[in-house]
Amino acid sequence: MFLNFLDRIKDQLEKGYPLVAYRHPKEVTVKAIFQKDKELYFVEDFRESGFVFAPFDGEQSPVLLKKDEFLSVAYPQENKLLNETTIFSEFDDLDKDFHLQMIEKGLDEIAEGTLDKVVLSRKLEVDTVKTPLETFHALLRKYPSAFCYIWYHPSVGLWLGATPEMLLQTENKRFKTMSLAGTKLAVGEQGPQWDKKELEEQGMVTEFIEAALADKVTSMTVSDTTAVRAGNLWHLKTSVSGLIGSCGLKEIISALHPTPAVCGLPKLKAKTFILNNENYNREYYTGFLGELNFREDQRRPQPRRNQENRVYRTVKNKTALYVNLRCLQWQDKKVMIYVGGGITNGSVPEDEWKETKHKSGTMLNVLFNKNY
Ligand SMILES: C=C(O[C@H]1C=CC=C(C(=O)O)[C@@H]1O)C(=O)O
Repeated sequence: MFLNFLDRIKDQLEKGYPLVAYRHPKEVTVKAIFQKDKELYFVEDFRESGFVFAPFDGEQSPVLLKKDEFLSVAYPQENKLLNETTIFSEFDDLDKDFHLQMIEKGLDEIAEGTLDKVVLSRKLEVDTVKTPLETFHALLRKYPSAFCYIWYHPSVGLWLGATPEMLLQTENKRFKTMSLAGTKLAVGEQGPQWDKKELEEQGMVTEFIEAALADKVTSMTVSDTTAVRAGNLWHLKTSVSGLIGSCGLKEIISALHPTPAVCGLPKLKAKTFILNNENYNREYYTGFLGELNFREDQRRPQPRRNQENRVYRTVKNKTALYVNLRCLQWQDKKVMIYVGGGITNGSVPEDEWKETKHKSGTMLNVLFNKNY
């Protein structure tokens, strides 16, 4: 079954038609959406239904894949233990000096009080031996707790990823989001000891989310902060949930995106710093992607004593969007890996560099580790 499903994706890719295949965190079902024409459609007001693929720069329009054909299949679980050794690429050090200088520049802005936080990133290019579908399969196998996907449009390109970060989930008026930031390398199974630096860095994201949503929701609950594991890394996570008021998805999304987990604070100044100082275009890295306004029509018979059997109908409108992190862009035989990290007052440039290496190591493993 699963192999037939992969064959269908392969066929769509070979013919050059748009598609996305994905699995939600901790779910067994892998879903796929196939668009039947090669048009590039855009999201205009977030009332559309389909699969969104949005760039980092919120000024640019998100792409919408139309749900012309929908397939789903159970992913065969494997209990095989995977080799955790991390592969580092020799090419990964090429832009080290540039990255360290950019971090120093960010720290100067923080010291001057222009910025409180800025997320600085880089792009690494590697040649690969695996096919995109083999890589997608490796992501599914290796990251059951992440949102794993392969996305393709002939006018945009081919992207894959396994992201630990949800941007927004809604079911009718109910919403959920999260603040995810702060990174530590996993050593053994135990959660790490967090420093003040990571706690503050992640706390800024939570405060931003609370303030951004305050006038758009009628209730909001903020959870305790816990550690969550994403591959060989740990992050700090706080869940935020509640009920949306009278505003639409567009307002909620533009209040949140890009959060300080991928951009910085203040939002616009951090974004300008990123656009002016990173030596490449992030495109869809640190953008967001996922299901937009999927309607679930449920009809349940509800037998009642002394009454005829009635069919009750509930219609749910569901959206599930994720931040595009731990992602790859495929260009022929070349693959771009995108990684970044949050810079705050306590940041040590060399440590921040190592953090990006650990993040690229996660993706290099998927691309090169034969056990994956
Ligand atoms: C920007 C990235 O991570 C974000 C999400 C989690 C932890 C992060 C950090 O510790 O800096 C970043 O905010 C990335 O993985 O490329």
